[in-house]
Amino acid sequence: MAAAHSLLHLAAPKPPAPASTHPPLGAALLGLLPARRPHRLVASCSSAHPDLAAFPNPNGLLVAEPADSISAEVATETELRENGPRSTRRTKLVCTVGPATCGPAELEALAVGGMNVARLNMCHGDREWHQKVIDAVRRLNEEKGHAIAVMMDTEGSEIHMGDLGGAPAAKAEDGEIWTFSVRSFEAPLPELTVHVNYEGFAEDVRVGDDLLVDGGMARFEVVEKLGPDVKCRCTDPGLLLPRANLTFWRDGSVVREKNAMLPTITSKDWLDIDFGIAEGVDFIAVSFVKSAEVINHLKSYIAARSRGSDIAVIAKIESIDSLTNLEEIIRASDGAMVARGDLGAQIPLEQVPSIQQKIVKLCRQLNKPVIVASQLLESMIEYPIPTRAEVADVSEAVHQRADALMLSGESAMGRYPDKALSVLSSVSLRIERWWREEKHHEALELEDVSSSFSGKISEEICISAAKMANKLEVDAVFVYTKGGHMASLLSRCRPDCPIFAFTNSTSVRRRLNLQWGLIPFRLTFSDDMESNLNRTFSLLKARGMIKSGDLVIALSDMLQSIQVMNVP
Ligand SMILES: Nc1ncnc2c1ncn2[C@@H]1O[C@H](COP(=O)(O)OP(=O)(O)OP(=O)(O)O)[C@@H](O)[C@H]1O
Ligand SMILES: CC(=O)C(=O)O
Ligand SMILES: [K+]
Ligand SMILES: [Mg+2]
Repeated sequence: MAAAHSLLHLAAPKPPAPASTHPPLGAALLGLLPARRPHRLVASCSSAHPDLAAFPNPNGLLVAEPADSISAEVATETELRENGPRSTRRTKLVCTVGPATCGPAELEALAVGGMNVARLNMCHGDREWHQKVIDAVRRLNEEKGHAIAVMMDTEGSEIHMGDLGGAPAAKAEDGEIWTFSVRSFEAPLPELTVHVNYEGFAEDVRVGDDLLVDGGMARFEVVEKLGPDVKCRCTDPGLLLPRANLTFWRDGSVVREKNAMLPTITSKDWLDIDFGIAEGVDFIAVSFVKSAEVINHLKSYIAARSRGSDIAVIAKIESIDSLTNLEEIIRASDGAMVARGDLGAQIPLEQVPSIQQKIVKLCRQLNKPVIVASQLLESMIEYPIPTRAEVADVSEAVHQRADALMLSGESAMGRYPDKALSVLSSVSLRIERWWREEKHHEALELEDVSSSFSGKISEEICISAAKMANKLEVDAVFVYTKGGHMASLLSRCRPDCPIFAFTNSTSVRRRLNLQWGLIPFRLTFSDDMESNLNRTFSLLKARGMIKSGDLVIALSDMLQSIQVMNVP
């Protein structure tokens, strides 16, 4: 029996506008409605296998589905059934797919291990390769009941070396004189020579500058400039990998001369982006963002080209310029990534942790999902267990309540992709639980993010609902959301219990996969909350994802209300 403990209701006359817009605010009134009568269960459960419930099309557009069905991600469904809502993992996991994980079996192992988002790095592989991976992810979603989102990560145009004429690596020894040249060479390259992709390189560097490969994997000192060639002496021996990143340093900081003018999105990137739009990827992560302008430009480009489906744009924070314009970049984007790999090559390493913390906090304030990326478990490229320091690093990111953690080389080309994913998963679970047990509710005061009054109401409702959820120790917060905004406002509050986000769009559902604490479900729902709740309870109960007596708080972005009830 449904016992509606209370119904705090912010009601308004039914708006004439589509249900996704908020009611006219002048008319909003706050009232306490009488307790509801017990629900009569009107929805019967679908006997369909979870697979049959989902009919996503490549663009994520809404397609007809059986009236009484709900699509839940199969790995999460198992977790819910076995351990209950409160022990589900809240931190989301992104895996870079590469040669080690592009096969169907390897990809499925990541899906089963809890990968929420598959990342494709456009620096590597050709479009045909990426196409195959996208198809494989789609198949897992359609045939195996997963809901993995796809993130395309652009190449961008920072300074890097060429591909070493096909050699897998080259060793630079102490004292050797190497030539870094902007000339193009026919393979094989002359000895001790590397090509540099940036035309202005020889002009910008000065004798005495330090040249760092991959942020310090090898180091050189510029000794002589000869037209297009720059002669450098190796001062820290190391391995040069194809296309390794190059930075040059003068008086303790990275030099940015004309390279500051390199385009953030190159012509190759635009072709990749067209490909991503055509494939209906869920996220585009933009490398080496320098300003909000490029994000706005890309967003209007996407809006003009991808009718119906919505691709979220993630700003990668990995350059000095992105730090200078941090807030406006994050405001313009749909999320951010702390790309510590390149960031650590552009600023002194000891500054990376505080900057990570600052970005995570800022994203939370601005209600944008944030991913902490690079070298989280670097040693697991080679070894089956992480170092203690790596576990501490992962713990810290979880502790900061970042939305997501990302694997790079560990899953792209490492020897133990599944083990690395399972370390991220188990460390997240442990730290999240510890945080809840110790009742470390942060004193973090969330600033207003909404500019409209209606938005402010949604925000306050979410903040109140999250507080109530913590105090009453509810099992889950349910949110019925068309575009996902109300779900993300709830996620921002980082409540103790998971947030079941019901949406009728497959693309919104996949996008919500990146956000902390959200368990996205695809469900066709109406404006009638009572019937939505009855149906949901019945469908989830039939699949063992909730049980009678569970305490639930329900919200919706159509009706700005908070309801507290036991599952009948
Ligand atoms: N699609 C791919 N094909 C081949 N190798 C890949 C692919 N994706 C990743 N890798 C390998 O995995 C490594 C780590 O992946 P990651 O995406 O972090 O690349 P990166 O070049 O280090 O980072 P970024 O370009 O994002 O700064 C790469 O250096 C590359 O060797
Ligand atoms: C992920 C990425 O691009 C970096 O860490 O540099
Ligand atoms: K990239
Ligand atoms: Mg990078």
